[in-house]
Amino acid sequence: MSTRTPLMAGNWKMNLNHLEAIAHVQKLAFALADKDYETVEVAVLPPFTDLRSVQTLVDGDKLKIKYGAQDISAHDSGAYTGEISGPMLSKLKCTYVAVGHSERRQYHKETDEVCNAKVKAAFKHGITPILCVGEELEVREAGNAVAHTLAQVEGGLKDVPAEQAESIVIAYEPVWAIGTGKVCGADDAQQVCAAIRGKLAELYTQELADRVRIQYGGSVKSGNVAEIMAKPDIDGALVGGASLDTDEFVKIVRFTEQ
Ligand SMILES: O=C(CO)COP(=O)(O)O
Repeated sequence: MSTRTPLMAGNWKMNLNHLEAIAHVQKLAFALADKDYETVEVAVLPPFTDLRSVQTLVDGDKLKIKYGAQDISAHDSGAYTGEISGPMLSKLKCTYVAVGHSERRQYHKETDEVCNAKVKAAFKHGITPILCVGEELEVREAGNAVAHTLAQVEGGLKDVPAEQAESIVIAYEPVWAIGTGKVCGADDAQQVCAAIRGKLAELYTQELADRVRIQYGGSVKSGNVAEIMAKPDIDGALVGGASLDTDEFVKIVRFTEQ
């Protein structure tokens, strides 16, 4: 296990309305009331429509759970129907925002250039981007998983200064392991995450690379999280389906207690 504070984050995707969000976060906070949040950071990424409710709850009850959005516009304001901007998210005190999730790359054709603009928009408004990267099955089978993923890291960080890059979170999410129940072997995940750290050292410095948190995402469950988190270059998990089940997510967050 690494010395960086693990970030265990739940990406709810397009699930849970704002009332369900309130119930879910309350239950989570209650179940984690004794947790030392200095040793593990817990975050949820609800849909946009839930964020105000989650913010009110977290602020009102001084919860230690952090929250963020699943996407951000590259633009600050203007004629961009349906988009949500950095100023809007920072007004809601979002700590994090996912950028370039594979579902955005796949269904909304987000390129590395778009992801790069979104990473910059997040930093501009004081929100920490969780840059999602990872290869499709064909790419892995062709032996190009590492090269493909590193190109996404480099593209997402183009012209991002070190003062900002040092606080980015990178989520390695092999596309073939998302929502499929096929978890990437812990050794394979470690190999790519170590390569990502190597790329950060090449783009910036080793010191900076050593500070950045790299999460693994893709079919993380309570039964496999400990093995994944035991790897030296994996500093957290980005959890999809299993984060919707409060009890299961609590077990994932409590991975050190298993
Ligand atoms: O996409 C993911 C998190 O962002 C992973 O989803 P699953 O945990 O459902 O595989």
